[in-house]
Amino acid sequence: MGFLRVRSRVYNYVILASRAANRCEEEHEEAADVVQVLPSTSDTGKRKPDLESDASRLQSPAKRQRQSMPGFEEPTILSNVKNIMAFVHSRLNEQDKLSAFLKKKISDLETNKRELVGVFGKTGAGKSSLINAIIKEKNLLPSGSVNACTSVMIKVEANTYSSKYEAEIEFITKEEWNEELWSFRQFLDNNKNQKKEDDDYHDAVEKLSALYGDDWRKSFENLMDRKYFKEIPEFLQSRRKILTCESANELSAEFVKYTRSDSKQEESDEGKTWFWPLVKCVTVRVPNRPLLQHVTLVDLPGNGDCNKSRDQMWKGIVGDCSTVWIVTEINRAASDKEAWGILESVSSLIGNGGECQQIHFICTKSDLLDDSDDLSSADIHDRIVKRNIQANDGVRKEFNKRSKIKTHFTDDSFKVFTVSSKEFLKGKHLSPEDTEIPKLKGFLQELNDCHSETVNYVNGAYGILSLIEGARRRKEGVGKADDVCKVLEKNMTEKLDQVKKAVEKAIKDFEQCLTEGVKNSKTSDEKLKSFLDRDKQPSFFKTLEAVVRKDGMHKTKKGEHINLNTVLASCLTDSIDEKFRKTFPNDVKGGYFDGVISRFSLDTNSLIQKYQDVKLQLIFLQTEEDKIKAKLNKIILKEKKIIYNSLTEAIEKNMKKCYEDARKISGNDALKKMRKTIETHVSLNRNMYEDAKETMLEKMDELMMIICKELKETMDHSIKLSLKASALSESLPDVSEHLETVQQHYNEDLLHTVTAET
Ligand SMILES: Nc1nc2c(ncn2[C@@H]2O[C@H](COP(=O)(O)OP(=O)(O)OP(=O)(O)O)[C@@H](O)[C@H]2O)c(=O)[nH]1
Repeated sequence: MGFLRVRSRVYNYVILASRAANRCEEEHEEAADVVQVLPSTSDTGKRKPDLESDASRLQSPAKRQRQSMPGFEEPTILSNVKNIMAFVHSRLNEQDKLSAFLKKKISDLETNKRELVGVFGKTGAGKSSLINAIIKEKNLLPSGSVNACTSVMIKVEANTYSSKYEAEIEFITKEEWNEELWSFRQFLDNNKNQKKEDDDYHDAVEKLSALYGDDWRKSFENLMDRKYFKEIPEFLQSRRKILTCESANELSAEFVKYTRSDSKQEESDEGKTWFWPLVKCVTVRVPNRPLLQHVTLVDLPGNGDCNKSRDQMWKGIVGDCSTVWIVTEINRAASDKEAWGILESVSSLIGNGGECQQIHFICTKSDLLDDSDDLSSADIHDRIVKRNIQANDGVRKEFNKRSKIKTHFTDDSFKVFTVSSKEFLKGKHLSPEDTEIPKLKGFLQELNDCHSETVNYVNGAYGILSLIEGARRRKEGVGKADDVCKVLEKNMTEKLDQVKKAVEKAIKDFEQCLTEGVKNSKTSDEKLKSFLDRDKQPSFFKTLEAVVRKDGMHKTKKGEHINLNTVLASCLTDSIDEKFRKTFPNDVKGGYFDGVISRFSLDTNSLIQKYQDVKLQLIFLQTEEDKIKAKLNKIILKEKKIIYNSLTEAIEKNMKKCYEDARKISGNDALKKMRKTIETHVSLNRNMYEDAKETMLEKMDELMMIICKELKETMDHSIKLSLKASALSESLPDVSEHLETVQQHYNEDLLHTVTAET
C-alpha cells in the first residue's frame, strides 16, 4: 500500500513537472520550482525518484504523444491539491509543536482507498467479455475457449504511473502448496477404489495435472522439486511476479497460464504448464484508464477452494466490494439457479457482513436470439429490445421472491442491466446505448468521480492551510482563545454523551434480538436436520465427506453452496439482520447509529460569527470534525463487518472439533456414523449460541470505546494545538495563495457533493 502511495504521488509530480516544462521558455524557472516540491527519501522511506530524468523523459516524443492520446489522465483536483500540500510540507520545519503537528496532519491526509466492484457469475456467463468491453480492450482478459475457464481472482485497474500493461501475480506460499500436496495424496490414496465422479477428486486431479502433467501419477515424492518451478522462481522466493507488456494482447498471452484452467488440454497445449493452482490473485493494470483510477473490477470465480489462504482472500475481497455484479446469460436470467445461488450464498457476506451498496444483476449476450436467420436487422433489434424488457421484469420479480437476499438489500439497491459486450465492440444490430454497456460505464465513472477520498483530502488540506494562515496572522495576546476553548470543550462533552447513548442503545437492542435468537436455536437444528435428511440420495455421502473435510463449507459441481456453519448460525443472524442493517446501513448517507456520528459537531459555525479573530482556526476545527467523522465511518465499517461475521465464526470455531471427528469416520455405516457425530455434537454444545452472542456483544463494547476515544482524543488534541500552541511565526510559510486555490476546490467539492446527493 505504501509503495502504491509513493508511486501515485511521484506520478502526480511527474505530470505537474511535465506540464510545467511544456510551457514556454520564460516559464522555465517555474518548472524548476515545481520539481523542487518532490518528496525526499526521508519523507517516504522509499526510493528517491529521479525527478530530473522523470521530467525530461516526459519530454520525449513518445511521451508527448501519449499525453495527447484520448483518455490520458490530466491532473485532477486531487493531484493539484496534493502538489500544494507536498510543497507546504517541504516548507514546514519541525522546530515547534505546531509545525510538527501540521506536518503530521499533511502526511495523514494520504490515502489510497479504491472502490471494489466484484464480478460474479458461473463460467462462460460472459464476465471476461464484459470487463473487456467496458474498458475497450477486446483482448485483455482471455475469453471464449470452450474448455478453459478463469480460475483465479483477477483485479483490473488503471495503471496510474506508467504507459505499460502490467500483471502482478501473487502466489500462495510454498508451505501451503506442500500442505495441499499432502492432503491430495491422502485423499487420492483413500479414494483409490472409489468411483472417480467425486467433485474433489476431479479438483485434485485437475490441479496436479495442470502443474505436473502426468508426473504426479508416478510418484508424489519430488513434487516440490525446483525443476517444476523453473519458470516461476518468484514462487520459491515468496515474491510476486510482475509481467510488463506494450499491448493488452501481449499481456493476455503471457498471463493466461496463471489464471485459467484447461480441463481438456488440446494437442497444441501438450507439455504446457498451467500455474493457476499456485496463484492467489492477479492484478492487471491498464494504462490510460481514468475510469478505473479509483475503481477496481474484480473477476471472482466461485469459492469453495480447499486452499485456506485463497479462500480467506476471496472472503476478504468479497466483503470489501462496494458494488456486486452478478453476471448471467439473458436467455434464462430469471430462472438461473446458479446465479441466484451465488447471490444468496454471498448476500450476508456482502450485506451485513460486508459493505456492498448496490447489486447489479447483469444479463449478458442480449444479442443472441434463436431463429433470427430470416429476420431483418430492424426486426432483430426490436426482438432484442422486447426481450430485454421481459428479462428485466422477470429478474425483478424473482428478486422480490428471494427473502434471503432482501433482508440485506433494499429494492433501490438492486438494478438490472441487459447487455451485449459483443454488439458494443462491433455493433451490427444495436446502438451502443442499446447494449447498456455505456450505462455501466456511467455508473463506474460516478463511482470514480464521487470518490470520497478526493473530498476528504481537499477538506483536510483546506483546514490545514487555514490553520497555518491563522497561526501566522495571529498576534500574541490577541484573541479570546481561552473563551472559545471552554465553549468547545463543553460542546464536546455534550456531543460525546449523545454518541455514547446511541451506541449503548444499539448494544441493548442487539442483546434483546440475540437472546431471542438463542431461544430459537431449534430453527437452526431443523435446517441442519433437513440437510442431513438428504442421506437417502445416492451421492450424499460424497457431499457430506467433502463438507466435513472443508470445515463445513463446500460448493458442489452443480453450483450448490453448502455452509453448515451459516446454517447453524442462522438462528442468531436471522434475529439480528434487520436491526443490524438499520444500525449499520451500507449506504452511509443516513449514517451509523441513527446518524449520531454524522450529527457530531462542536458547533464551530456559530462560534465563527462571534470570534472572528480565530476564524481560521475554527475553520480548521470544522474540517477536523469532518475528517474524524470520515475516519470513524471507515473504522465502523471495518468493525461492523467483523462484528457481524463473528457470529458465524464463533459457531465455526465450535464445530471444528466435530468436523475433525467426522473426518476420521470410514468403513461400514460411515454415513450413519457421520450424521450421528454431527447431531450429537450440536445437541451437546448448546452453549455455542450463547457464546457467539457474548462474543458479538463484547465486540460492540469495544467498538463503543474506540469511537469515544478517537473522537475525544483527536478533537482535544486539535483544539489544544490550534488555539493554544503558538508557533515560531517565522517558521510558518506564507500559504495565503494556496489557501485561496484550495478554498475554491473546497467550495466546488461542496457543490459537487450537494448536487450528487440531491
Ligand atoms: N454473442 C455474444 N457472445 C458473448 C457475449 N459475451 C460473451 N460471449 C461469449 O461467451 C463465451 C464466454 O464468455 P467469457 O467472457 O469468456 O465468460 P466468462 O464468464 O468470463 O467465463 P470464465 O472465464 O470461464 O469464467 C465466449 O465465447 C464469448 O465470446 C455477448 O455479449 N454476445
